[in-house]
Amino acid sequence: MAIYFYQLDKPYGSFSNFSAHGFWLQRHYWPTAEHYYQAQKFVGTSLASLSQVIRQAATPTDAARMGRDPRNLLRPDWEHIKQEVMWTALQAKFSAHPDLQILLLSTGDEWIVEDSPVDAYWGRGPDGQGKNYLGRLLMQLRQHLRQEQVCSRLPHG
Ligand SMILES: Nc1nc(O)c(N)c(N[C@@H]2O[C@H](COP(=O)(O)O)[C@@H](O)[C@H]2O)n1
Repeated sequence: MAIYFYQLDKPYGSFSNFSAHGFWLQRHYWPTAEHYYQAQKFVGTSLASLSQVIRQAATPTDAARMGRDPRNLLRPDWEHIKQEVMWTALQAKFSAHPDLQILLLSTGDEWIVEDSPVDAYWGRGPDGQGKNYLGRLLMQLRQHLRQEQVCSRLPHG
């Protein structure tokens, strides 16, 4: 049975980028993965200072609103690097929160799906046929964590 997540107060809500699981990355504290992801859209551009404003946004919803404002021009390579940015955010988030690692590993081999009714790129989208890249990255991270577990059990030569 697939595991669906989206709303923070529902099971697996902590898999959402909007969950309040902060982490340190690149010498800054990020209150949520969403803050980090949205801020990276403007790194290296004339709007670089907006990244810092986004990092300090009161809520992930505010961070997303600023990051999605069409008046703010994104870095030109954004489409090419956004999955890598998300991967970096997820690694940092889950590294900082061992309880989340345990929860992710507890999902076994189940398909993990961001049950977003609006986002057909990171989630399954309005018709359920979305690409679900956030769910895919979480499954990739789960595999990564499993391999780390195996390696840590190997005798050191
Ligand atoms: N809670 C929530 N609301 C939305 O409207 C969403 N699109 C999502 N999905 C998350 O939004 C982020 C992607 O944002 P961009 O569209 O690239 O600006 C990403 O964190 C998705 O998981 N969630």
